[in-house]
Amino acid sequence: MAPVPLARRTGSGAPDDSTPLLSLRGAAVSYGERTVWQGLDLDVRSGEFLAVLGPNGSGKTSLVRALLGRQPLSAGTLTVLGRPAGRSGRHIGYIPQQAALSAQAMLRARDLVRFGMDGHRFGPRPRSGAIRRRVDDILASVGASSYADVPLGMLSGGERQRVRIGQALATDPRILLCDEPLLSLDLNHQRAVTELVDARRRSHGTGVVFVTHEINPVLGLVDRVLYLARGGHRIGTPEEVLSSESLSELYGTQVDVLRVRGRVLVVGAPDEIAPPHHDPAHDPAHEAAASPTIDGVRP
Ligand SMILES: Nc1ncnc2c1ncn2[C@@H]1O[C@H](COP(=O)(O)OP(=O)(O)OP(=O)(O)O)[C@@H](O)[C@H]1O
Repeated sequence: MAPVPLARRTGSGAPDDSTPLLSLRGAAVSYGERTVWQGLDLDVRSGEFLAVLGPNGSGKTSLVRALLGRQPLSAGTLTVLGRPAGRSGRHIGYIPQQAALSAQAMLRARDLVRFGMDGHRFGPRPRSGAIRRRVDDILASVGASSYADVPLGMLSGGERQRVRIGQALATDPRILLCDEPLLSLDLNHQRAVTELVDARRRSHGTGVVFVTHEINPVLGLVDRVLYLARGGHRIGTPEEVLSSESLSELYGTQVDVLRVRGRVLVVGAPDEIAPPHHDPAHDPAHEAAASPTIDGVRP
């Protein structure tokens, strides 16, 4: 696919482009009586980098599941490339959290990328030589060629995450949905993963939805932030959303946002309170979540 330049930016930091890749209108997710978030109006445009932040239990994973078509909205609409969303399809490349490997440990890196291609394929299969070349190209694009034939169980967390990015890119998606892809990676691997995602959006105009507890590794890349907390949300540029005023209003209590040496520190943000009847064992992805802070400091 020919490189697409980054969309022009408006004064608000959002790209100036026509059809949104993703569009939520009046969207809500509820589990039984409990509404996790509601009234969400959000467009993600070509080349945009949207960071999704919020404490544990604020509904980030629920948003990811909704965008993937695995969680029905309880209100509102979701369109992908202007059409009502079905089960996500090939337009959304999904990069998961580091997960337990058990079922995949014996697969080679190239098998995972190949599965990424096959997972959405309904028509006639391309010839195996063509598939192999495509898998090789993808692995090269994420810097994983040298371990293409190594079982995943023998790779480091950072190497595996490169392969998962390759798997997510296998369908040449218009949107990359990244669910805490930096968890348990060291700083060098965090940088490598964010650079790969950023390179893809710059070369192809891919929209990025990047769920993270930790804004600082991606702060320089982010166009807009969606911050979920306490059933409410804020959307805007990092400067607009990550301010003491905006977060204090969202949390309903005094929260201080400090900027120190180019890093954002959030001080005093309360933990999200999960409903007492909820059993966290329902969802392994939820269990895998890390600390609820954004470089935060508890009161
Ligand atoms: N399938 C489910 N059934 C009932 N409640 C659920 C279900 N999935 C999530 N919840 C609840 O909905 C709320 C939001 O959960 P979600 O996993 O989306 O939050 P999160 O922001 O991703 O949290 P974390 O940062 O801990 O991963 C939580 O209170 C959670 O316990």
